[in-house]
Amino acid sequence: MSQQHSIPVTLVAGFLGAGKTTLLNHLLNSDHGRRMAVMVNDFGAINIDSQLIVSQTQTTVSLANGCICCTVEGDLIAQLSTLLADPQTRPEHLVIEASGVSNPVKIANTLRYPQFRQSLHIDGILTVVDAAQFDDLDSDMTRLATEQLDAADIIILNKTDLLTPDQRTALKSRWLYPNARVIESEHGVVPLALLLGVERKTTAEPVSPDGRHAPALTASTTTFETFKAVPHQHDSLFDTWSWQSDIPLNLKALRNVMASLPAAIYRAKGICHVAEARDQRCILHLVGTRCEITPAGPWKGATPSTQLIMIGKRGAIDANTLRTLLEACHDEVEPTAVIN
Ligand SMILES: Nc1nc2c(ncn2[C@@H]2O[C@H](COP(=O)(O)OP(=O)(O)OP(=O)(O)O)[C@@H](O)[C@H]2O)c(=O)[nH]1
Repeated sequence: MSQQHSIPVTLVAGFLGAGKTTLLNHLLNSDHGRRMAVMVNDFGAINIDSQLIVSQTQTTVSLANGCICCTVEGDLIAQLSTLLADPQTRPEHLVIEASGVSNPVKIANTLRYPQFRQSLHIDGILTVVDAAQFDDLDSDMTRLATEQLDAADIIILNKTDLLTPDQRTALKSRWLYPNARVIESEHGVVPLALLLGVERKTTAEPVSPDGRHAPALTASTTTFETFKAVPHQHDSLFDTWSWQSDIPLNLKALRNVMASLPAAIYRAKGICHVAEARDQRCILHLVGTRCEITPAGPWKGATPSTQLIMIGKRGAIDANTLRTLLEACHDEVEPTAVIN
């Protein structure tokens, strides 16, 4: 197969909660006119990101329970091979959303393994930055976020709506990434022509795969949780914990729990079964100190349940305390208020 038939791959990277899935949703809902496939990677044990993708027109592959560039690299290789094998499902463009702890250079190296060299090429690496949070990261996190930036062809300076004009000017004056184009955005709204067709040039050599696989998570009945300290150079910095429950949660109590979390829990996200809106899936996002819990339409036949993951600095997640706090949000009483 010639290079001109190889599939362009867009890598979307960026620190936890920067706005990668938001950007991906914008991209997928734009008039791209291509048969798209997307791969989304959740560092936690539950596939949350694939549930947050609002477009249904593309093939979506989920890689959970580890970092795509390390612990689930073997899954990435297997899923890529499957995607490419069938001419019926073979996409015209592939977008890979890395987890917020991944280094896009390592993913790019995987795509250069001999088995993919003729069939895939990297179109561009887009690194999304939370403009409002970047300066609040501690030194380890800043190092990781900087690795992600160093790999970028395009830097999407997102969440600029959260900055004052002075903060915007100050931030922009410090952004000197000579090899990358910097584009400001709100809610990942960037013209499609700037995201696809980047056609990066690169000469990096591949590294060896380790082929390790992560175990699948089975469904819960009432509550279920997993706790994991992941052993590799990025995620040795992080712990992740997940929790599931079929019992509806009191919204106010849940908001209070989110507001009380230590700063070293950087990210929480999930689908919530909220007592005040039992017929609706509610999406929860916590990024730093900002928490959103918003209704996102009916359950469409799915059994209502809460699925939450949290990601924090190594040692910051106290599973017993979190479990106790969340179980105290269980609400069996019929609702008296309505979510808005
Ligand atoms: N105010 C504001 N919020 C945003 C913007 N873009 C995204 N968000 C919010 O930021 C939160 C995280 O967005 P995601 O797109 O899920 O971030 P992500 O990078 O995919 O997160 P991870 O995959 O967990 O690392 C959500 O609550 C979004 O609604 C923006 O431009 N402005």
